[in-house]
Order: sequence, then structure tokens, then C-alpha cells
Amino acid sequence: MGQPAAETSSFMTDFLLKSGGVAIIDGGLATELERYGADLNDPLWSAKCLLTSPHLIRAVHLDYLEAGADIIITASYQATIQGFEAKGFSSDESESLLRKSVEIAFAASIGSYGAYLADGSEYSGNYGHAITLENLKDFHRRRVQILAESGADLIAFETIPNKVEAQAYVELLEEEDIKIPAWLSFNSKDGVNVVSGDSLFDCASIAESCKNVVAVGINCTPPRFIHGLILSIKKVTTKPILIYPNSGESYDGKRKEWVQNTGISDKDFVSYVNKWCEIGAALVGGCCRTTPNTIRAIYRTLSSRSPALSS
Ligand SMILES: C[S+](C)CC[C@H](N)C(=O)O
Ligand SMILES: N[C@@H](CCS)C(=O)O
Ligand SMILES: [Zn+2]
Repeated sequence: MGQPAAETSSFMTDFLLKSGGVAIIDGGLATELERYGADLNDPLWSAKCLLTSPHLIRAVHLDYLEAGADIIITASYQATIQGFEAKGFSSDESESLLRKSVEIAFAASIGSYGAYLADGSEYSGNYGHAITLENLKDFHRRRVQILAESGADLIAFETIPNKVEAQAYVELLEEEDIKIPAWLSFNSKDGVNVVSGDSLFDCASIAESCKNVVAVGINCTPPRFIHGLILSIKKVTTKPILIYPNSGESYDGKRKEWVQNTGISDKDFVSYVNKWCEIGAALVGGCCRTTPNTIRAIYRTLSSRSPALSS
């Protein structure tokens, strides 16, 4: 088991100091690609743009930087070697495409096995008994290696739906002696457990046990659940807590569509942000269906916090 370098363990605390205590993560990537006209109805979902329209990925990353984001998450959420090979690319070509996502941005996204299934399974976390810890490690291993050596600053394990996949990630970080830091971010649909029904306490404890993990939190979850989830995570972790909720809308995985009028406005989203930071969130941004306007509003609300709150 490799010892993480000293700079890995202080990576996030140093970064948070430079960002004034709270860092801003970007917003929904796929959401914005669609707004620019990309058709993501494809097994590769947002990763399809690595093939067809990298200029759009660049444009969305720039929009988020301009809106005030400190951390930009790559288009590799659903970029898997297995997924590219299913399209007819060779393994070398698939690995190049994965690296390309990081030429464009900095926190290398790894979506779950459920994302690869491309049927919204990252919102159920139900992989069946046939999928074991070892299967999941084998599935993710090469992608983790490539992204860790791609020049990314951090690996963002996002939208983790269950405990076994969290365990697979931390074991991979150790087995592969990964030299860059990582965060683990779970999703919930009841405000108590992660989406599979596994205990958030157990999942966050797995993240806590890994030295390479520099932050733990929640993404792609309705804003109304976040307050309680932060309080639960705080019981387990001393690491910085990250929060990047979705707009609160529901996703229909079969139709691959968001259900209209089920979410909240940017104004309502942002009304929660100071409270999340007061109770312990150190990194805040948005996930699906949030936009540069959401991030701009987060930036403004955090900039206007009183010094007492930001200390
Ligand atoms: C976070 S969900 C909206 C991701 C979408 C899914 N993996 C798909 O392929 O449609
Ligand atoms: N980083 C991904 C997360 C999907 S849950 C995106 O914003 O599209
Ligand atoms: Zn999301």
C-alpha cells in the first residue's frame, strides 16, 4: 500500500485556504452541453462530445470559470474504455479519448458503473448480485490509472450510488498507488441513505478511511436533502465536505429525460448555500440541471458572506 505524498494530504486544505475558506465547484456539464445543442441520447452520454464536439466542452468549462467556479470537472463521467470500445474504437484510441477529457479541464470525473450502463442506474445503485467488488475494481482500474496520470489535479468520483463501489474506489486508489488526490461524492434520494439504500454513514466511513481522499460529500441530489446529509457526514469525517446538488428535478432513466417542473429555481437553490457552509460544507457547486447562472449566484452569495461566517 503506497503512502500518499505529503502534498496530497494537504492538497485540499491548502486549496481551500487560497479560495478564502470555501471553494466553488462548477455546475451541470451535460445539462449545458445540451443547451448548446448537443444530442446526448447515446450510451456515452456527455462523453459523446469528446468525439463529436470538444469545442462545446471547452465552451462550457469556460462559461463556468467565467461564472466564478474554482473547480472544473471533466467530461469523463461516462467516458469509459469499455464504452468507447463498444463504438468500435481500439483500446489505444479509447485511452487517448479519456486523456483528452483532461486536456480540457482539471478534476477528472469518474462516474459509476451505473452511469456506464446508461439507463440511469446511478440513481438506483442496484447492480444485482452478479456484480462483485472485484468486478467493479476491474471495470474501473484502467480508467483510474489513465486519469491519474493525465495531468488532472484530482480524481472526482461522482454520483456514487452504493457502498461496494465506494469500497472499490478506495481499494483501487491504494492498490494502484495513485499519486493524485481524490474526492468521493455520493447521491441520495431520501435525504438519509445513499440511493441504493446503503447507509451514508458506512459510505462516508469508507471515504474517511482512505488517506488519498481529500474531501467527501454529496452530488446530484435534491437541494432540500442536503442540510441533513451534511450533518450525517460530519459525524464520520474530518475531511472537507463537498456539496453539489442537482436542481431537484427527477430523471426518467428509461426515457433519458428530466421530468419538467419538478425542480427549484436558482434563487431557491442559492437560498440554502450560506446555511450549508455554516454547518460545514467547504466546497459548493451544482450538478445536473444547474447552469452557469446557478454558479454565478453561488459565487455572489458567498462573496457577500460576512467575515464572521467565512472564518
Ligand atoms: C446523472 S444521470 C442524468 C446520467 C445519465 C445516464 N448515465 C445516461 O446515460 O443517460
Ligand atoms: N459531472 C457530471 C455529473 C453527472 S451526475 C455532469 O455534470 O454532467
Ligand atoms: Zn448530476
